[in-house]
Amino acid sequence: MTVLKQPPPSKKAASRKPPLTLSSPKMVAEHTPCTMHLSVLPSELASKLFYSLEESSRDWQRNKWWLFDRLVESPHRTSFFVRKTDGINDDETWHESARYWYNGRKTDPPDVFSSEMEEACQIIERLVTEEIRRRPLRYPLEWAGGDMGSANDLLWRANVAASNRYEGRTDSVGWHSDHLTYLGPYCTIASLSIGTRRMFSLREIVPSSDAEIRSAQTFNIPLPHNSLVIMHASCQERFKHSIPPQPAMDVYRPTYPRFPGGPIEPSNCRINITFRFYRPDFKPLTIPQCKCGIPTVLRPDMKNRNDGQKDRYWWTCFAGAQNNGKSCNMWKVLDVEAEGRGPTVESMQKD
Ligand SMILES: O=C(O)CCC(=O)C(=O)O
Ligand SMILES: [Fe+2]
Repeated sequence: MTVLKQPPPSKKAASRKPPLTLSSPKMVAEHTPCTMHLSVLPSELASKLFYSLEESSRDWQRNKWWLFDRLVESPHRTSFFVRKTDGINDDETWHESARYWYNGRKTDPPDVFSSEMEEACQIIERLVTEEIRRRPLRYPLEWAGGDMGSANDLLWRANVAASNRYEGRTDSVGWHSDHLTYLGPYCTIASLSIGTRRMFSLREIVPSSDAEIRSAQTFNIPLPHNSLVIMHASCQERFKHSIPPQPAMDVYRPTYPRFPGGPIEPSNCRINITFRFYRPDFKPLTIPQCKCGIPTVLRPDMKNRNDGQKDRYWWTCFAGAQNNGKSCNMWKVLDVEAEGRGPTVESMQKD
């Protein structure tokens, strides 16, 4: 007779919560490390920006990378811009970082901000600074350098921007958190949406230590034309984000015509500009290289995080994305002090 033994008790996962739509700035701030801001630019500037980027983005690239033994292509078009103003930003070594926006492919020097992007950026820098001042908590590894060029009452400046074009309802971007290679830990990213409304989804990565007591919830934020989402410090460490394909969508009707007296041209396109601050202490020449001889990428250890206090980050080989899927598998823990990075909030408090 066979005695059927009960299987050993397995670790129980906490039950799943249904997705929640966050339809107001108040709800976004309550549930996520983000803030949402509506009608951020004067509406004429938002229309101009839409028309100019809608046209230039028609031939932006689709990113390509190796996933195991398969070459895959991103389901949206993308482009990378550097800012050329103000002393802090005229450093051309940042051009090197553009290659890594395109998964390590050699690219021509990136475009510089257009006059409309520059105007939008200045408005957004003020808004981001106000929001950072309002936040109750600053994390130990956040950037605390004071050198913000001529505008030194700002706490955050953008020196690059990555832009995406989503056409129709099926262009999308999958779940990810942004590489921190040049942004450093606890970065702030300001993401402007223009054109048709799309859903932006966020989902927390629950640390292994909490997996039995709580489960992740997906938050869906509808982003209309001329809205800004600020992904504040800890968003890339705690949450993944995506723009999912959707079953239906609105058509966007710009408020102003492309040319005075011209027709209003409806569009099914959303353009997103993510304004980013690439930190001077994470410049391309300071990024560790792996055995394949190319710069590594910096990722947070999301599963074992400790909310600002003892978080770990890995420098990992990135060659696999381009090198027919072959990687040297190198990884190394980020050591802020030994690598001479900073000043950070923590290092300023010690002084
Ligand atoms: O289109 C968006 O809002 C998100 C884009 C994004 O996640 C990225 O550029 O890393
Ligand atoms: Fe992203």
